[in-house]
Amino acid sequence: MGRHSADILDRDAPPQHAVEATTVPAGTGAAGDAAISTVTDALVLRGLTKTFRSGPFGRGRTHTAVDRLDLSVPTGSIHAILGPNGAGKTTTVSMVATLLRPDAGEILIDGVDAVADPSAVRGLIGMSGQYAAVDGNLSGFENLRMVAQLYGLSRREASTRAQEMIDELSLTAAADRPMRTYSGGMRRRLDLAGAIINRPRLVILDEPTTGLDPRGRRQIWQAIKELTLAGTTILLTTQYLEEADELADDVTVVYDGAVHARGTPESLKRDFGDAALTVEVTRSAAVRHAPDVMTTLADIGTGHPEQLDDLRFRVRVGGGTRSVVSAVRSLREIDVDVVDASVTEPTLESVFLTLTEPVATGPDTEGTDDVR
Ligand SMILES: Nc1ncnc2c1ncn2[C@@H]1O[C@H](COP(=O)(O)OP(=O)(O)OP(=O)(O)O)[C@@H](O)[C@H]1O
Repeated sequence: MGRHSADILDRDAPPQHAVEATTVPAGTGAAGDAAISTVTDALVLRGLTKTFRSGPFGRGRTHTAVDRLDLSVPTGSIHAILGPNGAGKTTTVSMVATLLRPDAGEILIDGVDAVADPSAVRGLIGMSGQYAAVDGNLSGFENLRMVAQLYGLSRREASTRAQEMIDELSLTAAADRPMRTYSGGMRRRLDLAGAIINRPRLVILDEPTTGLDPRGRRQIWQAIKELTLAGTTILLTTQYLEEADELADDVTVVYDGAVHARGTPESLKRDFGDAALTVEVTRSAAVRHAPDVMTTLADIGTGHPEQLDDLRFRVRVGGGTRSVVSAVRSLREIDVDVVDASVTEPTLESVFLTLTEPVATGPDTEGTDDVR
């Protein structure tokens, strides 16, 4: 699978960070990628657009939830869509799952046109969130057997398939218990089992681990990784940056319905995630020179410095150890003794915050339902 640098797209009204970063004109980055995609891509989105109208009878103002989104996901890879609340993630995956009709654009799943022929692709996709609550009084096994029968398997085939799923998702010990007695993590695994029971080519996971404890989350991660070993492609939305970091081959950061940046977690961190420099100074220096320390760090860093406590100051920096050396040297020149200085590596979280800050608190649009 091709690894590439993070791209940031120059949209019509780019947020502040898009202007500062290396830009790729719209239509040559993501759209270009999509244009050269072949059928080796399990999923291709081209110019995907969805506009909602709010207010009674849909007569209110319009809101473009997904705006000309381009995306291609190579077969067998995991692609994460990240974005702040209201960025358009669920709307996007709902369109891919054929639950919502796009206003414009193309969705190709294994080369099949999902907009023109939704029923033709439904057998190719599985989506989480649909199966966990089929019937709480039935056992996990019985629930899965029922789902398999709904996919057209005979009772015998469905039993075999349900048992395979139970074993694969580590639910063997609880297989015969009523599902209402399952923990949140077990329900989520059962739901995942339901999403993959028909061996879909593309599995869509909308926030698959939200609300799970760390152990439950790790179990789901493991199950997701195993799926890709079998060649399944995963499209994932998540609010957990560490989840994207742990799982995703590629990440698309969406912002106000449009692709704002994309790349591997590593390339995004390298290109958009500033490291943080923390310096600790002596107490006398802190008392006498705190404003000068802030000014010096502002010169060295790439953001606004902050004072963490009486003695420690922090600022975002571009260059790793070089910034430590220049901080110590510059502070010494103004008679500030540094007790400790260190640089922490960028995280995907810092990338996310940097890229989505301007809209993180934007208003949401309430409105009409448009689910098929
Ligand atoms: N049925 C609908 N009618 C009107 N507006 C909608 C509808 N569904 C979504 N929206 C709006 O479209 C925008 C995108 O919503 P969406 O749920 O796709 O975002 P999201 O990125 O999944 O957010 P979250 O992380 O909060 O789930 C939001 O402004 C939302 O209010």
